[in-house]
Amino acid sequence: MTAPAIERTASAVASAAPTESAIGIQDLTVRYGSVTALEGLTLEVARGETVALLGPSGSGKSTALKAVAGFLRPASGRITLAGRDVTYEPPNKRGIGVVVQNYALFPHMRVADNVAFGLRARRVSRAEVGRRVTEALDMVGMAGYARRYPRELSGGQQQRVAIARALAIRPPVLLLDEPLSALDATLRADLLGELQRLRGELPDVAIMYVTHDQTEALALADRIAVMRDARLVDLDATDRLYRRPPSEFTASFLGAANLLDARVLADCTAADDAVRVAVGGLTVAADPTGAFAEGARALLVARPHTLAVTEVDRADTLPARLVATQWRGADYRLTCVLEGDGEREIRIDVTDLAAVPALGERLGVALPAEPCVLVPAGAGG
Ligand SMILES: Nc1ncnc2c1ncn2[C@@H]1O[C@H](COP(=O)(O)OP(=O)(O)OP(=O)(O)O)[C@@H](O)[C@H]1O
Repeated sequence: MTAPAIERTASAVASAAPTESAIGIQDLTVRYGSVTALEGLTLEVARGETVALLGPSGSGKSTALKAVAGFLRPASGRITLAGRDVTYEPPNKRGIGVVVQNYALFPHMRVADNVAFGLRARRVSRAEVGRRVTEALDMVGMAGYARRYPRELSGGQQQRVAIARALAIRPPVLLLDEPLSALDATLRADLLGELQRLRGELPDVAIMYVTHDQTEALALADRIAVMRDARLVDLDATDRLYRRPPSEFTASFLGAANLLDARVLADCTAADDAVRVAVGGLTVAADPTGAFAEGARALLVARPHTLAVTEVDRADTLPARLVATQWRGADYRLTCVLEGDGEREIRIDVTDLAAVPALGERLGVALPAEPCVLVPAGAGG
């Protein structure tokens, strides 16, 4: 993909590690029988911060969220909310707002009663319930729907009601588990915009947002925790993780990335050291994410929109052959095969086809002027 399609809202916590922890997860392990669904997760979410748990299906994201919500009991580890240990507290004692993928509204209750449910369970006075229901429905743009039943609403509207229900108790912590994934693309984009707006209206709420959709994570999260095979693999501020992914897995999972085989030409002892690498027949500067030994195999990360097409056989470009062109509305995605070892497939995004040869023809691929990020090879992808 190109740069995130949806601009992130200004957020209370831009990139720093949390100072005041609203959610604390320490060394949390969860098992379903013999399946370890989550292994040794340690993560904090600050007041006012949004952390996205991003990862492929089955990586343990929902399990982490369910453990924080109190829906399942961990095998080991600790969960705190504002410093209070809640590891073995039942869900209704935790004061958390939870929104899941498929709305989970009570079908026999009108919208207002669905939203009031948590408040009544907490024995909030009638007048206050009325005020809070109106406030919560207002927040999600559903004020006019209080008397409808869930079946009389679209999927997007039902999900708004589910969000209102979670917000009605004014929780300090909001857990969202794939809240947009049951919706079609247009509704998903609409509701993503709504969630960005809501984030601005809830400056103190800590949000944990489970998704496998990088667009949602990039748009909403201050920090992203990348999950894989029951483990947290990378955690950083959203923009830094996108710009300088520390691993092959995160580079390819968070935004489209070309991974070009590179050989390190001289020892580099720390991240931020300048290092030169050989890529194809070229020698280029790279931006390493850690230490690399001379001669090590590594991968250069190049986003498709940072590569350019040039005439073939220019000395500073990689020779390739065009194998496919896909129009994507705003740009064209070219698929090319690099000549030489491995014949690696790479993607290049261009806005016009003037300089692009016909399918099957050769072309030159120019790397960006800025050094590309260098990650260790072989850590999976
Ligand atoms: N109730 C269950 N019983 C047994 N195994 C389960 C159960 N729920 C989840 N698992 C397993 O635990 C692992 C983690 O599942 P989890 O739902 O947390 O993943 P996820 O990253 O949220 O995936 P998805 O994006 O598909 O929801 C998977 O291997 C899954 O098959």
